[in-house]
Order: sequence, then C-alpha cells, then structure tokens
Amino acid sequence: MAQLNPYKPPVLGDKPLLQLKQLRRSYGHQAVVKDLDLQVSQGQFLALLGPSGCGKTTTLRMVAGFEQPDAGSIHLDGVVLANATHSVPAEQRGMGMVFQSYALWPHMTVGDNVGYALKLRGVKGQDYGRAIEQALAQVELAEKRDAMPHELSGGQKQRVALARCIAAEPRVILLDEPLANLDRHLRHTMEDAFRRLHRQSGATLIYVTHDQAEAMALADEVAVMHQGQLVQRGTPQQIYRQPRTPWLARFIGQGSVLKAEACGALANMARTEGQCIADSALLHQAIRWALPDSRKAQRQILVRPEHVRVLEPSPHADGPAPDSLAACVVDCVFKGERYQLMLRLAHAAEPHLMVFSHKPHAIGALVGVVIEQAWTLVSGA
Ligand SMILES: Nc1ncnc2c1ncn2[C@@H]1O[C@H](COP(=O)(O)OP(=O)(O)OP(=O)(O)O)[C@@H](O)[C@H]1O
Repeated sequence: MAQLNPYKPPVLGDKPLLQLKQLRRSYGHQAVVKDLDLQVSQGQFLALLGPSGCGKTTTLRMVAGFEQPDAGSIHLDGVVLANATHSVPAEQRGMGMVFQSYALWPHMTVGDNVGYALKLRGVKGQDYGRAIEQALAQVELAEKRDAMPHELSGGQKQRVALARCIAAEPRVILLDEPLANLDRHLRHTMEDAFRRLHRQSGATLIYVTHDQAEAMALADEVAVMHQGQLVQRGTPQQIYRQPRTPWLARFIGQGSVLKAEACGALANMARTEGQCIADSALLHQAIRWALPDSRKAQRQILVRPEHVRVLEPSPHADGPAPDSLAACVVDCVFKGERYQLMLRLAHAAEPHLMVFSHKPHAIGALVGVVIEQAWTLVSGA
C-alpha cells in the first residue's frame, strides 16, 4: 500500500543523508568533476551553483545514477550508491529528478502524469487518487487534475513535473535548472512554490543552477562550484558577505575587487584573509598606496556597492573632501530604484569601483567616495 504522506516536517538531521566523497569524473582527457566532497543533510535545500560548464549537471547525474564516477563514492544513508566499480541503478536509488524540460506525457491527463510512477508500483483505487490529490495540492494545482499538458502554462507544467516527483516519494529530489525555460515573472512565482514545498514537506532538495539570485533566494545552503571543484559552501548570507576568493567575490553579487597595500598599520591585512575592515581611513590609505609597481605585500579586498557613500561635490571646494577618495564618473545607469555608477578612482592600482546612488551623475563628473567597509580575500585565488 502506498504511503500517502511521505515527508516529515523539516528537521535537519545531524548525520548527512547524502555524501559525495572525493568524486571524480572525466570525459576523454577533460576532468569535469575533481575530487568533490559534499554532504547533504535530511531536509536540507542545497543549491549547487556555478557558471556554465563547471560540472554541476555531471555531479547531479552521478547522484541520480545516470553517470558513474571514475573515482570516489556516493553514499545514501551510509549505503554506497556508486563508486568506480559499482553503481546502483537509477530506479533503485530513491531519487526524483525534475529537469528543465518538463518531460510530461502529452497524451495523459495531469493526474495520470502525476500518478505514473505509482501505477507502475501497482498502487490503485483510493490510494492512487489520494496520492495524486495530495501531490497536486502541494503545488497548488488540484483543479488541473483532468487537464491535458498542452492546456497548461510553462510554470504550471513545471509544477506538474514537481508533483509527479513528490508523488513518487523520493528520498532526495534533484532539480536541474528547473526554471531555465520560464520568463522572469514566472520564475519568481515558481521560486515561491519551491520554497513553500520545502517548508511544508521537509523534502531534501539539491537544486542545480547557474543563477546566483535563484540559489540565494531558494536554498538554505549554497555550494559553489568552479572548474569541477567546490569553491565554498555556506548560507547565502555567508557566501555573499564572506567570499573567500576574488573569483567568488566577482561571481556572487555585485562589487569591486581592489588591491590594497599592506604595510605599517595595515600589516595585518597582509596576513589576514576573511576579515571585515570597517575603518574608512585605513581602507583609503591602503587603496591609495597599492600602486601597480609596488613590491610591498598586497591583499585583494572586496568592496560591495552598498558599502560605498558618494559625497556630493561641494560648490566651493577644489577637490574631494580630505577623508574621501577622489573619483571620476565613467558610467551611470538607471536601474529603477537607484542609479548604478562606475567610477574611476584616482591614485589606485585597480581603478574601477561600482557604487549606487539615488541621484544621476554626469559622465566625467568628479566626486568623492567613502568606503565604509571591505572584506579581505585570499590573494591570487
Ligand atoms: N556526455 C558528455 N560527453 C563529453 N563531455 C561532456 C558530457 N557531458 C558534459 N560534458 C562536458 O563536461 C563539462 C561540464 O558539463 P556540465 O553539464 O556538468 O556543466 P554544468 O555546470 O552543468 O553546465 P551548464 O550550466 O551549462 O549546464 C562541460 O565542458 C561539458 O561540455
């Protein structure tokens, strides 16, 4: 008999449900996934984020059982699902997968699409009907049970695909860019649907995306991949506020990576990565001193636009205020709620700084800026 309510309330387990250990996969001579270690707890919503081609889908396909690792292993609840010599078939892994293309059967009603896996398992009668009803209710499509797929919008089709996955009672739901085919408005609606589903069901989800805004909005943790490797993993807030490397700092959110010289009172910056520096005078001095030909120790720092204040030029002053950095406006773009400015910093090794402003600024205007805080990065990474 089918278990009609497969999911428990969202409780994150201490022990990982899914473990990827030193996972490797190559195609020909190209190593696509390199010694990847990743753990997912019961009830967790993990986003696997990275630029196109970084190996996210290959990783997900190895977890699903569509690809076999060359080395390393995948474990579910302590049981080996796959390694280089052994692979549990995809249909025996207890995984559900939702793809970019909804892959619904066009000749079946929404209800029959959702119940397809149950029927294969021999579920019939009231149990079958109730399971479909519950799965469709979770994605708020109960009223579409008798509709045909071609009568649905893209977002509705994707919700049916999700309901079909839920109805099959998987232990882990794997989602491969499920919103990639939808327009911006629908994507936001669907993000709400995913969040609600996770909150209400406590399902364990791994969500592959190259869209950082989507990953941040949805997941309780984000694992960022680059060139087949895990770069950093943490809550969306940690990934945004505390990126380790210049690459990640540029990939997530908006911001400028500047060089800062570390000497004298700034010596700590030479040694310390992963530190928030909230001393404007110190930061300005470090940025001014980091000249391109400097042989002194330098550190790269991340400056987010929300941490930069643009000073109004005083009509009487010849130059910028003494406690600010001098800059020239090279670009000003209207973004609806604010303007995004690109500034060229005078006397800095890395000349460009992105900032926000509530007012437009003329290209070529001279302004002063105050950098209120910055984050130190691993240099050279
Ligand atoms: N079956 C295959 N045969 C050969 N190369 C492959 C195969 N599948 C993937 N690749 C290559 O492996 C690399 C990683 O692909 P993968 O699909 O895992 O990346 P991704 O991060 O999911 O990218 P995207 O976001 O564009 O889907 C790419 O360079 C891709 O061309």
